[in-house]
Amino acid sequence: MDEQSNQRKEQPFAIERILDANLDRAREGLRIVEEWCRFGLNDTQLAEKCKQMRQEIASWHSSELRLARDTLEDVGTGLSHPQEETRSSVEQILQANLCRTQEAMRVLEEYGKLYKSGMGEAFKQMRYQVYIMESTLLTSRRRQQLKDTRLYLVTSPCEQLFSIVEAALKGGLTLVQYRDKNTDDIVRLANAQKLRQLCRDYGALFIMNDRVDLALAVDADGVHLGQQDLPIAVARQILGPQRIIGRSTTNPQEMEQAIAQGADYIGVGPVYETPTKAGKAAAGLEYVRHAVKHAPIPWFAIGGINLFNVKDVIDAGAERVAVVRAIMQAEDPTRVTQVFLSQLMKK
Ligand SMILES: Cc1ncc(COP(=O)(O)OP(=O)(O)O)c(N)n1
Ligand SMILES: Cc1nc(C(=O)O)sc1CCOP(=O)(O)O
Ligand SMILES: [Mg+2]
Repeated sequence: MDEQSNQRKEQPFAIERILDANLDRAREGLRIVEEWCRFGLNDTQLAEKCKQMRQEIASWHSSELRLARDTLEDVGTGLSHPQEETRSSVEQILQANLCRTQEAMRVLEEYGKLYKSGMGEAFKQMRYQVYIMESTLLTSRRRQQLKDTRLYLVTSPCEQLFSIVEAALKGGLTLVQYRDKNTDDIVRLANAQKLRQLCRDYGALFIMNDRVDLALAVDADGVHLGQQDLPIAVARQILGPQRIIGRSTTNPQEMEQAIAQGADYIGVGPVYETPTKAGKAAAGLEYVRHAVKHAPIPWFAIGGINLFNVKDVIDAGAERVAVVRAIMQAEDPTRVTQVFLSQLMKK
């Protein structure tokens, strides 16, 4: 048989084989997600949802479909995507497997219509449920990582921007904000893209300072907004519920407002006067003590914090700190990050 006629010839049980392969694919993808919900997030509700869906998928996997399987003849067996080998974070694994599950369900929806009444509709409904789960999962994963973060690096413009950030990530940093007030947008966009990727490679969150548009453009985990930046409600409308929104606060009233407006975290400072934010009066350790009592969301003490005074900030009650110069100007950013983290983890 020549190659052309081979391509055109419809194989026996083609529909059954498509359904068989995609039922397996959808179940496998869900299983991988389920394991993270159960052991990684300790979220029994989400884990149970995955399990229910796997059981529903299994109920469509009849012996007739299994019998149609012919692995040796399947030209797709053994094909793998190069990215499968390079996933470097749980987020990437989850996203790849949710995507794989959704694709398989879309195939089951279309070909299922030709096979059994109700199958197309059943997989359409399940696919929507997976979309909702994706949104919930991503949101809770980001929020959990934010909660677990103790040290936040806010960058300042410099030639070694990427190597410093990478060095800090190597030291265990889990949250980076790209802050660059005076660069052309075209450069800012490229830098943000590169930092975003770097953070992804190390499993860290990436936040864009000031700019909601750039946050979206580079698929940042969120944005940081000061009192003079966009209102939180407007940013939320643009960014949706999944992304993190941080707000700077300098006094109890700003803190109360930021919390009421739905900020995911707040900056609390400046604890000490700092040339990085020249002209802003220190709010002091008194304001840190106020945050301990009144901030129900994650908060970061910021402003003039370094390895010499961080103990005072911790003793005032801070569990999380944000720094610019202490890391950006450090001789050994990895080591400084490690020392900060060891101080902050003692609590
Ligand atoms: C974590 C964190 N806290 C506070 C700020 C300051 O934000 P803002 O007041 O908008 O000032 P600029 O950083 O935009 O100059 C921050 N960036 N990060
Ligand atoms: C960007 C920023 N915001 C602050 C605030 O209090 O809102 S203090 C600050 C700068 C912090 O820089 P450094 O760690 O070099 O002192
Ligand atoms: Mg700002």
